[in-house]
Amino acid sequence: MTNTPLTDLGWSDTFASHVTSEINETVQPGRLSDVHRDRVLAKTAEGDASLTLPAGMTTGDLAVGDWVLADLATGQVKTLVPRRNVVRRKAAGNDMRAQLIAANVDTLMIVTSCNADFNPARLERYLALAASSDALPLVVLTKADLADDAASYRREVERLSPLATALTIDARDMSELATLAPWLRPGDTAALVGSSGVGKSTILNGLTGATALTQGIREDDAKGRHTTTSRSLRQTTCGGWLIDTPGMRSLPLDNSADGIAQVFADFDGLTDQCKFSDCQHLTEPGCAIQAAVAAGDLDEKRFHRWQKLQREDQYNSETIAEARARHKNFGKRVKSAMKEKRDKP
Ligand SMILES: Nc1nc2c(ncn2[C@@H]2O[C@H](COP(=O)(O)OP(=O)(O)OP(=O)(O)O)[C@@H](O)[C@H]2O)c(=O)[nH]1
Ligand SMILES: [Zn+2]
Repeated sequence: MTNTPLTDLGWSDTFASHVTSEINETVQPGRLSDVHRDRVLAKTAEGDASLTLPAGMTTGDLAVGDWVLADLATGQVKTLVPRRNVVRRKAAGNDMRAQLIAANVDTLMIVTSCNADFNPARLERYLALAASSDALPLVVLTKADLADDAASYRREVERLSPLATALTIDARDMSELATLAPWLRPGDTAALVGSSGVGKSTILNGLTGATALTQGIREDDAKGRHTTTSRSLRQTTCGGWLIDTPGMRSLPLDNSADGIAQVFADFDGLTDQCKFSDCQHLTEPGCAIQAAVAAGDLDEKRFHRWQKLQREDQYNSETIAEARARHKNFGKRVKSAMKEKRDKP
């Protein structure tokens, strides 16, 4: 196995500045390529290392793409290097902990196909996720070879948001995959996200030239299809790094108000012109949004999706905050009940 210089792995002065004093001959930076249930795999300047975690740290605290300081003598993670960013999504139901998708990501490659998977509302979610994670969004439209007019999909994406850049490819064609190279220079990191079956693994395999290797992380799903079951960081033949993620059925957002605002940035100028500063853009007089919809300058469906996404984000963000408060209060009540018991013989 060839060793990769740290800068090619994405290491930078910013990461180094947090931990310089702790680095020595045995304590070295490592970038997590795989996060398993009880251990992680890291890429270091010395090669690949399988690491255990110190007391108090669980794999749920770590994401593929994270930098850690690893003690190579003991084979244990010492600390997590402060992240540049982390892509996360709200966990299912009332689970308070967010699910970490990938860390230290430059580009979020939002993969969707030029067919039934294409869904503006879902794309806006992914765009908001990218914006709130401070990652550059790139919409990769696969299965262009199966569409009558692939360019129309690209134009539709670019109409969705001033943030969106899109390109269309046949993911099975190496020369078309090469159009992704500018986002994958040495040291760059991109994460592939999108629904199951849109072509994420095809892209990963094509760009890493590792068809056989990735089969290991795939297993048959209930319908007998191969599907990706875990995340991993792999080097592409362009030098940059790709993080593959399992297909997502849903992407509930929370704490993404600023990301949503960026995706719908063109609405900001309008809402400023509403007569009332707390306008809900429903039936209020002097509402600039309603006026723009009536004049045909604003897509009403897009306006409704914007409102829905905002409501959902607000609801989810509040639920988590409330759940935290409830949890804290419950802890307090238990403690005082125990104390009462102890105090009263
Ligand atoms: N015609 C055509 N087929 C494609 C293209 N991209 C992917 N496919 C096919 O679509 C199927 C699903 O592709 P995958 O790469 O496994 O999809 P995935 O997004 O990794 O799916 P999960 O692992 O379940 O998340 C495979 O049979 C691919 O060969 C494309 O651009 N054109
Ligand atoms: Zn209004």
